Amino acid sequence: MKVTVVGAGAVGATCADNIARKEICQELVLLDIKEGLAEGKAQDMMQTAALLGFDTRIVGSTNDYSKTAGSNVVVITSGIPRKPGMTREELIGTNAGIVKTVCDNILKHSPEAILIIVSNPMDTMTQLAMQVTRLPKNRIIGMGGALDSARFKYQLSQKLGCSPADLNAVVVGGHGDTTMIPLIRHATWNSTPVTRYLSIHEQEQIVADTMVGGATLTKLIGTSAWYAPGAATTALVESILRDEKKLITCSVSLHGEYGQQDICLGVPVIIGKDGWERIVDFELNEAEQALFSKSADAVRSMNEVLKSA
Ligand SMILES: NC(=O)C1=CN([C@@H]2O[C@H](COP(=O)(O)OP(=O)(O)OC[C@H]3O[C@@H](n4cnc5c(N)ncnc54)[C@H](O)[C@@H]3O)[C@@H](O)[C@H]2O)C=CC1
Ligand SMILES: O=C([O-])CC(=O)C(=O)O
Repeated sequence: MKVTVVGAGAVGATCADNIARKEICQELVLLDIKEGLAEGKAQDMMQTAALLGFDTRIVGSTNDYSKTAGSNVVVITSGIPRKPGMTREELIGTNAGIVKTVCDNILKHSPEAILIIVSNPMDTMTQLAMQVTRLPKNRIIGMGGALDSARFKYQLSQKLGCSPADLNAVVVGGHGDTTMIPLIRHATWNSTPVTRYLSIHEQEQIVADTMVGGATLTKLIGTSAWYAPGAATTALVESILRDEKKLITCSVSLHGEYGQQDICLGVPVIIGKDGWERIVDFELNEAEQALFSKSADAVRSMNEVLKSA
């Protein structure tokens, strides 16, 4: 198996590092437009192999897409991150052009690849990837819900004083500060509803903190996060390459599911060797469905920009 990660910045390099350590593919190509960056990081990671004990072959490339040929999975992280005070949506002007160029180049050399879109604003970039590649919808996966759900579990675990691994908790909707929907009514701690252990105020605080999880880290760090984004992306790659059929929230093209048409938005999907294999219906109640529709409206209005792309 072969994986390419485009963008050797914070998220791309972290993702590549995780993938290499897990030995979920034989070859990993890291590509960046910045001269020498990907080669340097690839070499640095390869020099951890003797210490960490992995055999993944990591290759760096400065914009030479021939090295990515025959990739089974391609992760796209190229693009600018936000600075404190910015929204993800403000990145669209720069990142749309980058994601479009990258998709064109990738497909020339890996026509069978499954694409994972990370660059922000992620739901709109996923829609753009659908538009420019015209690939079957199951092969285009936007990464956001995996990360947001992990952050939701973190917030819950802090309040409950429990292990995040004992929690089931899912965030659906857009990957934006105001568009994501942490489904607290559905969240469980070893099969018991978390709402049983939390006051309404605590529940509201956890939901609010989850929604601004990315913005909070951006304010602290000065640029956006990479450890959890890299790990969440790796979980998707792993579920594809090992055909794990994990249930992970991803931004995928909806055609009637959750009441939406022709939009990429975060819903729970089964991830396996064919990409996202089916959408799971969580049976939202009226209030949750209203939030989902509102989230879709916001993402749809952002997608208007793509009409001129
Ligand atoms: N979907 C999600 O959950 C998350 C998305 N992100 C997004 O991921 C993107 C990357 O974030 P970071 O890695 O922190 O940024 P970064 O600035 O550290 O890395 C981005 C890399 O992309 C490269 N690049 C730019 N144009 C390129 C092109 N045409 N071809 C190849 N490489 C190119 C840059 O040279 C740079 O090395 C941002 O848009 C950020 O908002 C970040 C975290 C989570
Ligand atoms: O916050 C950002 O801009 C990056 C991102 O999408 C995240 O960490 O969730």
